[in-house]
Amino acid sequence: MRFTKGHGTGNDFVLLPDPDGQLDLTPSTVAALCDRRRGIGADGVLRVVRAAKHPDAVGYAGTAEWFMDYWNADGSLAEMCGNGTRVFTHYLLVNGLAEPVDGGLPIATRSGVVRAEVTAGEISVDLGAPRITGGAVATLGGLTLAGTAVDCGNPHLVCVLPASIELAGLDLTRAPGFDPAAFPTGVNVEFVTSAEPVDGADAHVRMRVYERGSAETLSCGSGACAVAAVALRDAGRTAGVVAVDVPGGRLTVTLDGESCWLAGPAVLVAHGEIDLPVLTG
Ligand SMILES: N[C@@H](CCC[C@H](N)C(=O)O)C(=O)O
Repeated sequence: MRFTKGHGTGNDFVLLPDPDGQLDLTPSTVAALCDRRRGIGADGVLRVVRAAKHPDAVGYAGTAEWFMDYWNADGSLAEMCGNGTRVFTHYLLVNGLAEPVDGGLPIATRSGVVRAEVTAGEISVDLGAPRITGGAVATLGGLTLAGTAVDCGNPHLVCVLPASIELAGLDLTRAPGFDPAAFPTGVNVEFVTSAEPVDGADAHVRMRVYERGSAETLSCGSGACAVAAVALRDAGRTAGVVAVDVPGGRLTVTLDGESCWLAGPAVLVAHGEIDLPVLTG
C-alpha cells in the first residue's frame, strides 16, 4: 500500500490514498502505522477518500469531492484535525487531485465541510467559529488548573497557566485528568501562557497540548484555534489575530466572529510502500 508522510508544524500524519474507499482500515492497523518504533510513526492517519465513497461523508459529496478520514494514533476517530486539513489540502494539490476554485478548496471532515486556501506558501483552513461552552478543570500531577471548554468541531479544554507555573516545566508524559461527565468522548487539553503583545498580531501565546488519542504532540491546529478564542475572549474581544507558538513552530489564527482561519506551513516529507501483512502481523 502506498503512503505519504507529512506534517504541519510537527503534527505528523501518514496519508493513505484510497480514492474509492476500498481499504479496510481498522483501529489496530492505524495504531500499527503510527507506532514510532515498529511502524512509520505519526500522530494520526489521514485516509484520502472521495466523499461519495465513504459512509461518514456521502452527505457532503455535493459540496466537497474529498473526505479527510482522520484517525488518532491510538486508532480512535476524531471529528476534526486542523493541521490535518492543511496537510491533506497540500497532498491533494501536489498530486493534482484537486484544483482550487476562486482560490479555495472544500474539504469534508466528520465535523462538516471546511474551506482551505493557499496563500503565500502557507495553507489556511477556516474551521468555523469556535464555541466557548463553559468552564472546567484539568488536573496534572499535583496541579488543578481552571480551564475553558471550547468546541472547534472537536472538544478542547484550554487552561491558561498562572504566572507561577512554567509551561516548559509541565510533565505531559501522562494524560491530564478531566471530568468525564463534562467531556464524555474525551478532550484535547491545551496549556497556554497568558497573552502578550507581538508584532503582526493582536496577541501572542505559547501552547503545549495533550491530544485525545495521540498524547503530547508538537502542534494541534484546532487546539490553537481554541486557545486563540480564549485569548481574545480574555481581552474582551471576539475578533483579532493571535500568534500561537507551539513546540513545532508558529500557527496564526484569525477570528472574525464567524470564521476561524488557521494558517501555517504544511509539508510532505516522504513517500513509500507499506508491507501491511508485516506491519500488522
Ligand atoms: N492535531 C489535530 C487534532 C487531532 C484530533 C484530536 N486528537 C481529537 O481527538 O480531537 C489538529 O491539528 O487539530
